[in-house]
Amino acid sequence: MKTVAIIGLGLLGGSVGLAIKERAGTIVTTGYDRDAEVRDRATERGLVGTVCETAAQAVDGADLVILCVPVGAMEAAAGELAPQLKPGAIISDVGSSKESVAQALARALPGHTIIPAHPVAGTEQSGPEAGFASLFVNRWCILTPPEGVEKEAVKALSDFWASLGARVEIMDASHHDLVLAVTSHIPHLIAYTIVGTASDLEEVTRSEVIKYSAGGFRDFTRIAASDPVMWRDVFLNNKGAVLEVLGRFTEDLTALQRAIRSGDGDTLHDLFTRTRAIRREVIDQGQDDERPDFGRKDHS
Ligand SMILES: NC(=O)C1=CN([C@@H]2O[C@H](COP(=O)(O)OP(=O)(O)OC[C@H]3O[C@@H](n4cnc5c(N)ncnc54)[C@H](O)[C@@H]3O)[C@@H](O)[C@H]2O)C=CC1
Ligand SMILES: O=C(O)C(=O)Cc1ccc(O)cc1
Repeated sequence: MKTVAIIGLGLLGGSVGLAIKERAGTIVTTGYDRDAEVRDRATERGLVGTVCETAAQAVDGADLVILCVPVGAMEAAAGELAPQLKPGAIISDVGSSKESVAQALARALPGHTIIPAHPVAGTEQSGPEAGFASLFVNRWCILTPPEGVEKEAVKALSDFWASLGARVEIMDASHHDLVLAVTSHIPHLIAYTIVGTASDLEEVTRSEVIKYSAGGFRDFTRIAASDPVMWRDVFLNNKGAVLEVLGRFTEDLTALQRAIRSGDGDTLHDLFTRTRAIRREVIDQGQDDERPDFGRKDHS
């Protein structure tokens, strides 16, 4: 991988550019964003070596093109690159959902080598100021190569993400979407809902909600501050898996409602005991941001 083009220079695109600069400095980077102000800030922050005025210029000669735009914008963004892609270039992305993105990229770039990917690393921030070089360190990056894609290309992309510090896993796109619906998409939906519910309560004022925020609610407000365009697109593009998990969640919530109403303490205690054990496993596996060696800057 000698040259990498990054399309979309927000949190993810900027972090990929900065991570390459810090950890894989021999790679030449170019970038493009459709927003001229983002391009200016990207130049000032040095997110990539050259910020180009068009997507076609950015991908000219690139070995790897990474689309770092909202999942609903992937097809249009990919369509702009088609005429200028180098033969044999690998096209990838960082989108939070994979099945619909894979279909969108295949429609926009028929006959090209497409390997969708999802670094499971991010924050509630967005835009060209938000990126940082250590975002991917010790974080999973899930590749969802379609059937028939060359093994060498998958290996090259896998090595690329490993060079940025990520741990790489290969997965089927539809399984990715189900897993991420559980671990990321539904938690975001719950956060958006509870913060919305709190702000809509008539008997409790908005200033009381802010003043008496306990830790749990504060954590929800961080997640509910995530980018509205990005998350709108995630829900619209992972509809099937999100609705399936949401159905299960709603049933479980109803069971808890029943337990509270009927004074069934055992049901509550059993669940809270099981979930406490899961938290311990998350920490033991190093997936907790609070651990001292994580090396991220504090975004909260
Ligand atoms: N924010 C997060 O924590 C994570 C986000 N992702 C995924 O990464 C992708 C990007 O997300 P962020 O970097 O957070 O968003 P962002 O909002 O920070 O950056 C997206 C950039 O894409 C640009 N853009 C939109 N349409 C474009 C087009 N057609 N051509 C060129 N540029 C275009 C926007 O102007 C914006 O600067 C999304 O698909 C998201 O699902 C993946 C992991 C974590
Ligand atoms: O900030 C958080 O808590 C996140 O969950 C970040 C995040 C957002 C979207 C992804 O696809 C992956 C990670």
